[in-house]
Amino acid sequence: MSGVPQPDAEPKRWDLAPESEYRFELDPEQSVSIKLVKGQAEIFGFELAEGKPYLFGFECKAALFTWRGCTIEVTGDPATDYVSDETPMRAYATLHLALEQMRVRALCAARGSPAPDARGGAAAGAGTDPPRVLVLGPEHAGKTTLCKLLANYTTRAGQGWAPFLVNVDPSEGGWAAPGAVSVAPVLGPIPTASPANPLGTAVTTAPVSLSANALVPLVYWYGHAETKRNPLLMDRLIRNLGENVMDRFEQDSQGRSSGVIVDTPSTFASGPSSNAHRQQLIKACIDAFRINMILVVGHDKLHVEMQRTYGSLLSVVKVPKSGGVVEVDYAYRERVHNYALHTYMYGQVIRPPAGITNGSFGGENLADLVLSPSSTVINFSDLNIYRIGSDTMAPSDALPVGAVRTVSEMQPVLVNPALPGSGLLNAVLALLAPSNPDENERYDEEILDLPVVGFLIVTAIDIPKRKMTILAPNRGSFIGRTAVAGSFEWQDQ
Ligand SMILES: Nc1ncnc2c1ncn2[C@@H]1O[C@H](COP(=O)(O)OP(=O)(O)OP(=O)(O)O)[C@@H](O)[C@H]1O
Repeated sequence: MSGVPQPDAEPKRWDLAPESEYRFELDPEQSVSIKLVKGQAEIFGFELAEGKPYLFGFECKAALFTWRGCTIEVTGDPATDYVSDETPMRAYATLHLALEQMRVRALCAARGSPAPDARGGAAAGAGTDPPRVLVLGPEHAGKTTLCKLLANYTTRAGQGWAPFLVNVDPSEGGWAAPGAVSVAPVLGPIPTASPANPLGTAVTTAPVSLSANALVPLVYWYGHAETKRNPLLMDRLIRNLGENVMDRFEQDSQGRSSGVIVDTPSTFASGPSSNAHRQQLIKACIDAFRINMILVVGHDKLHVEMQRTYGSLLSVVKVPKSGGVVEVDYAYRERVHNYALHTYMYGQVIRPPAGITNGSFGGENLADLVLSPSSTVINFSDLNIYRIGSDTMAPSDALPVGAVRTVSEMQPVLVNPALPGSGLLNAVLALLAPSNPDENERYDEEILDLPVVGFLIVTAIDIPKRKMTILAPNRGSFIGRTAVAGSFEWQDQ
């Protein structure tokens, strides 16, 4: 993080009573360090080690919660910070315990052993399905935070669980760039340190130095922030993610029993997108991940709607919203997209507050998280760049009556970088895995089903020489590769 030097800050001590939380919000260019001096503390389920300074930056907004009470030392001066003793953590912990019992029963059934119930006998009559949870809620309900907390508590249970965390919110991007949808098995608690990677760090962003708790996600590229822009494509990508998860479960009984947690965008819950799209995408998630529990965070009407639609098929549970969730605006989301792409290319670069020399970022050594991307000049013909559908895509039902779309929403259209209006300058491109080596297995829309192996940025286009400059996280040849552009752009500043 660059910017004006911060004045030397004296650490400030906070004594937190049991079951209270210290909430803080950072401004741009601010960073803080929090050290647990005494007691027990966690950030959205990620436990802090005593005596170790943890750094936070990039306008992070978060809360440090304690079950048993603690003393913390905060260095730096957050824009806002306060303590609250009103949290929904008991409800969240109860929910976690219920999911944990489902996991134990599922694993026992998979191994053919009797499942213990709370009283030590065999669980009579209880189902043996592991939890496959869909989290729904309006904007700023704390959906992502709840998903992370539930995943973190699961990994902390000491049973070797690795729940599959799914992110189908393309405006957030999960472990990849914004515009992506993804899934990863979570093996250890996910830290919260920057909104650039709210679900932890992926190995794809650190190809040379593997960070200790890095995740290996499977990523598909949607390319836009808004789900309403191309709901058909969203539907297909959700089903692709689901198919992969279910295939994996067939060979991995521990993973299968750990279950699935699906984080969704707020447009699934409300907002301007038409009801049909909303319902279609919720249904796609329920089918793809064989959802057996819907959690509705802080939205009575949606809870009733889900109860009516799905109540007879699966459990629909209302979950309280935390008063600490911060309402962020459009400009903040735009800045977070920039932070996410910068972090993808350059790693976690954060300047600790004055007086802190040994800070760690989510438990990782800062020096290990710095990356250096490479800039390569390539011929136009080296890389095949597509867009899915037309670039001025309006939903089919928004077209004038009688109008027919000339390019279908799902059609890959080759983009010619030589055309001045190609829109490729500064575009974020998703580099896809190679297509099927067997020509007979190929099909027209195969591009939609290929996972992403990395992201590239077009930083310059030279039309007379038919060359363009590509920024990529590491060196490599792009000859014959396929990439897909969306509506995200990024400029290295
Ligand atoms: N108890 C809390 N105290 C302080 N900040 C919090 C708390 N819970 C969540 N936050 C912060 O509030 C912001 C919004 O939370 P979150 O991203 O979980 O909401 P969401 O419902 O997923 O949002 P979206 O509308 O983007 O889908 C995040 O920056 C998160 O870290």
